[in-house]
Amino acid sequence: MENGYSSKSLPLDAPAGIRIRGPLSDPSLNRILSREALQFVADLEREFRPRVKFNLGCRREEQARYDSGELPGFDPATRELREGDWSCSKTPAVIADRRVEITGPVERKMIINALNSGAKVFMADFEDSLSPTWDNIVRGQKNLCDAVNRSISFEDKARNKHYKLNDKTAVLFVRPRGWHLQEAHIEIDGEPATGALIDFGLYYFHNHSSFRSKHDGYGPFFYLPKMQHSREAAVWNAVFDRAEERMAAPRGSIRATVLIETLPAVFQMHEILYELREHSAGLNCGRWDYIFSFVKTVRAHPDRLLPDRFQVGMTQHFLKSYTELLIKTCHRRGVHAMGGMAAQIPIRDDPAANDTAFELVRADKLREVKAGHDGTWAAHPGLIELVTKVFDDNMPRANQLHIKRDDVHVTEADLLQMPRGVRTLEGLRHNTRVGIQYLAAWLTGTGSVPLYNLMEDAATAEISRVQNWQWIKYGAVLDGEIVAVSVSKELFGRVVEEEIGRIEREVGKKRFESGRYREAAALFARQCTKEDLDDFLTLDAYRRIVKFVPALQARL
Ligand SMILES: CC(=O)SCCNC(=O)CCNC(=O)[C@H](O)C(C)(C)COP(=O)(O)OP(=O)(O)OC[C@H]1O[C@@H](n2cnc3c(N)ncnc32)[C@H](O)[C@@H]1OP(=O)(O)O
Ligand SMILES: O=CC(=O)O
Ligand SMILES: [Mg+2]
Repeated sequence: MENGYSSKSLPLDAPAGIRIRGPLSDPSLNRILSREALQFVADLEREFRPRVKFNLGCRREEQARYDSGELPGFDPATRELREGDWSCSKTPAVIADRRVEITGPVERKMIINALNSGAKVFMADFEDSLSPTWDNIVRGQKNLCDAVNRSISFEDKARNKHYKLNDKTAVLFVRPRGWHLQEAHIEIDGEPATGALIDFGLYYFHNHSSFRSKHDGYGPFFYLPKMQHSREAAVWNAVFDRAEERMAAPRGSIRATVLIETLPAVFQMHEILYELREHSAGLNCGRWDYIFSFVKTVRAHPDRLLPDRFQVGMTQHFLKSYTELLIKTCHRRGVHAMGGMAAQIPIRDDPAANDTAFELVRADKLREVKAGHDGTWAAHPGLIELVTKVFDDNMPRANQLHIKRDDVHVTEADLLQMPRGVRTLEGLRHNTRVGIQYLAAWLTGTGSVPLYNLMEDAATAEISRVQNWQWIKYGAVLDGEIVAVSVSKELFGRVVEEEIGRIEREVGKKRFESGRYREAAALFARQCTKEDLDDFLTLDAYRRIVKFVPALQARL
């Protein structure tokens, strides 16, 4: 026994070439990392790792082109595919009506609440809303197994509250991590595993048969995040083919909705659907990552500075164009076009502010349903009734696949048009205050938090980071100041110090001292002031949450 971890806490019979480097203090989790499950994910890793790495290399090459002045656009080489007549496989009946989907991290109590929420679908998240600590990842898999076999329960002893599933629950979708993230606690042939393949592989291995027996031969269902090109979708499709083949499942039983949430991907929507055509369950407008990606992609273009984050709303031309093109594309190919997440959540202690928040959500959902979306996301169980009503009142059928949107003619210029608005010191302050608090939560194991009455997760925090970076890098001139003020490292340094003070006053000294706020502030400040923008905030932050079994760490 060393530092509280027994060597028995590790699965000792991992197959050759696989090393589990994370501690498993709870023996009930061992089953998740059974020899057979590890063999399944290792086989996927060995087959697909080279393609994942190649694709990440392609991302770097494409970014280098954008950095030298090019802008993304439609690929002339795939024009025929975009213009040709083909359809994706028919959507299974069990997910024909997806009018409201709730999302949330793979946390035990939240899984039960989400499945019971009245939403049609629950997207259980290993991605934007989860801090990928080893414990969260393995425990999340266990929670999902228990949810799929309906044995999940939770006891809140402090509140004397017992949680269990209702008879009728939402259909479960799972979102694995993006291709860029590794799982450092599982090493395969001497290298960290690919996070996406671990999340997908463990979940599929443990749950595929329950799904198929329950849903007419279909499932499990997935959401696929942050892709930039159809070649990445082709890898997912090949992973699905291989998983189905290994488990003797019918081809096309796995279905996945791809989030269009990067700027390069909006020019690839037909191509992405084509690659996944037997496994597709449509596309979704991941608006928050999309805004983040917009800034990231044009990071070397000083004439493309975003206005304050609050002004980059869905009625801005570039976002409206993206959603309309997504609807038209999906409906042409016979699959769902899902809407995105409004950031407002219920505000318990302020009825007037709560009414305003609900009105904003209502307006956002009304815009989505009228545009032709087939369903949308909600961040909180308290919003399900409201969002369902907007869709019920405006979408009499199970979906709107019949609405073709032939009136939509979106060009590259539409998708690249800069949003209008002002840049303010308060915008810089808000980004900083939110970015630091979000990172502090993430470093302590929580990946989605309410901040200033809004849902914040990795995607919204990324907007704060890249917007600050962009303004500092190019010395954005702030609006509304009496004398001309441009953003500099010195000004930002003062803002960070002042905002740390404000955060300490707001959260209280005790919580501030016991949290990781100073570390988060240093990390956030470094990220915002780097000469070259990091691709993802979570790559830098992940190093700080990796926790190896001490004995193994000592040996390295
Ligand atoms: C950009 C994107 O990728 S969006 C998708 C990813 N992001 C998300 O999924 C965020 C999902 N939402 C959340 O995580 C949460 O709603 C938060 C963090 C924003 C707010 O959570 P809280 O502060 O716990 O909210 P609040 O205190 O009002 O919660 C009330 C109850 O609802 C539950 N709840 C809140 N949100 C959810 C949810 N999304 N799913 C399930 N249950 C939820 C809480 O657990 C709590 O349950 P209890 O009363 O049984 O204890
Ligand atoms: O994943 C969703 C997003 O908006 O980002
Ligand atoms: Mg996202």
